[in-house]
Amino acid sequence: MKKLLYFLRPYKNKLLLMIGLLFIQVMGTLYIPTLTADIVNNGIVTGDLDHVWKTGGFMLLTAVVTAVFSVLGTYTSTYISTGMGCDIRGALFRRAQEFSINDFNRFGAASLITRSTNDVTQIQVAFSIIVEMLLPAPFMTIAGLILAFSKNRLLAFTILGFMIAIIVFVVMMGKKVIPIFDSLQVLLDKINRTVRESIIGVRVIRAFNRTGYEKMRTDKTFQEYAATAIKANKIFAVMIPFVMVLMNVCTLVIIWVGGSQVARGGMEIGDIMAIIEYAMLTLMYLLMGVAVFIFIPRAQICANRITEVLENRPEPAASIVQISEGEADAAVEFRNVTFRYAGAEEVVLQDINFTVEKGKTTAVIGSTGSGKSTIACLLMRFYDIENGNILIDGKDVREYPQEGLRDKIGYVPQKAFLFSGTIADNLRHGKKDATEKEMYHAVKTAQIDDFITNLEKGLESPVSQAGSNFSGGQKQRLSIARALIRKPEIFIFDDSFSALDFKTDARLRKALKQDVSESAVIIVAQRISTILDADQIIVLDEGKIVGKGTHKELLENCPVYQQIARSQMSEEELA
Ligand SMILES: Nc1ncnc2c1ncn2[C@@H]1O[C@H](COP(=O)(O)OP(=O)(O)OP(=O)(O)O)[C@@H](O)[C@H]1O
Repeated sequence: MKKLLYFLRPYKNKLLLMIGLLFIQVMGTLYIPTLTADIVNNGIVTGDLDHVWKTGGFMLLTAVVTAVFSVLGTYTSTYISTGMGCDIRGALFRRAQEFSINDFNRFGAASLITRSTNDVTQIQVAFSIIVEMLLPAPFMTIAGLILAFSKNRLLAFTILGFMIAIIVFVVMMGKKVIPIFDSLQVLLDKINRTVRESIIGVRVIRAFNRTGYEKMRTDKTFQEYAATAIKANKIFAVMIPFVMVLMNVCTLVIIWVGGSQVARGGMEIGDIMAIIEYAMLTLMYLLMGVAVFIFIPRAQICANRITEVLENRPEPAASIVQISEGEADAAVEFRNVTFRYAGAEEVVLQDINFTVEKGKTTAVIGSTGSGKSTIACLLMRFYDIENGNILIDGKDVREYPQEGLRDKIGYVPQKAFLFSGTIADNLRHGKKDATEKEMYHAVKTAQIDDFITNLEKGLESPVSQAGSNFSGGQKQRLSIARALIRKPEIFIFDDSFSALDFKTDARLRKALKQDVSESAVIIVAQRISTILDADQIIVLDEGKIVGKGTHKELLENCPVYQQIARSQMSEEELA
């Protein structure tokens, strides 16, 4: 929680102003019972109507001024808490942008969303509760007690006794409720994850008639959350009425003890009224102050979850990297690369060696799960390798600054992803100042120009969330156009032609040849027809290179390639 105090720094002056406003509000609130006692003792009891009017008017003025300061105080605290919430969310988003893919996997999308939304809201609520309930509590209770002591010591001791009883009771209840709040936050993550999955996977759920099962699964998660929340509320349901009973008993004792003192002439009647009000104020604020300690642990958990993200070390800084012996003049070189995913026992890639020349196309083929996409990810340094070097222009990727490295690469992912906005917005992800001419050129090469020109709004046509209003092939071609517009030094097409029909695939590759003639191109593919004319084909099998050469060479000397080729091509095509 302390670490989040940093976010209050810009609001230092407003914070001081708020404390000042709060102080005046507390003074005003405490002054009113003294005026009540004065009206009763010196106005009503003595029949001095003038005094009643004068003191009553002053009391009204005090109440109005207190109310105005209270409104101003609440406004200032809300201003600070919303501003702070906005700043924390911004910081979380910026930090998440620096995450490595491993970090994303570790935190999980659902948890990152909960942390940026609900957890920040909890911090904002905690801030408001602390300033509005906890800060005035010590002042209000101490000042209230002193004023009560100034009127009657015995009754003041009575109030003190009830104060201790309330503290003991609330602390006991708090011990029960805090662990429940702990689990509520974890369950919220679970709700987020389940709902997210059932929305994203809605087509699969319907296609497989799993709506009933999904409903049961989400219902179970909701019920778990509700049951836990009810458990916490049950404790509050007992706690609040019991404290009210304690407060009422306190009033009763004051009236009883004070009444007998008035009867004996040891006390004035107005003072009883003042003491009752002091008692209510002190006990109420004390209750609120203690209750805050129940909410603070929940905020503490949220604060820890937020700082965990904020303090997560960004991708490893460039380190001195030992480059093993060898020439380094290729655009891309994998040199003795071995890699395993975090926490995995088996290596995914083992001793991988190949180069990609500028102006040449290198294809990577292999059975599913053989490590093809992993090669693409490693080149962009989504993960760090265990052994070896990945060199771009002779320099290890770990020595490049993140942006500098990724500026060199135009990546088309296996799963085409579009952002909500317009087609042009999506193309501008590739190049932020792309002109209309550049955009049309890119979509033409990507073979999607006809489709776009037929749309009423052309490049300005809307794209729904994740590109859900486009077909798989259209999304793939738009992703290709987005990479092309960048004109990078290296292209990575990760199985990017799989959703295209053979004719479009062939046309696209022909058009591509001219656009990418200056770059080093890596094509990850499943279909042999896509890579027939590649300058070099790398054949992967269970994370190892088992063949390297042209289509013709591999057909002659690589059994794994022959097997793949036979499964996809006719004997005539192979001959
Ligand atoms: N994030 C990850 N964490 C752990 N293991 C992973 C991760 N991503 C992939 N793997 C594992 O690494 C291996 C290689 O995966 P990769 O995606 O590179 O295969 P691929 O050859 O591209 O497969 P496909 O052709 O089916 O796309 C697989 O066995 C996969 O289970």
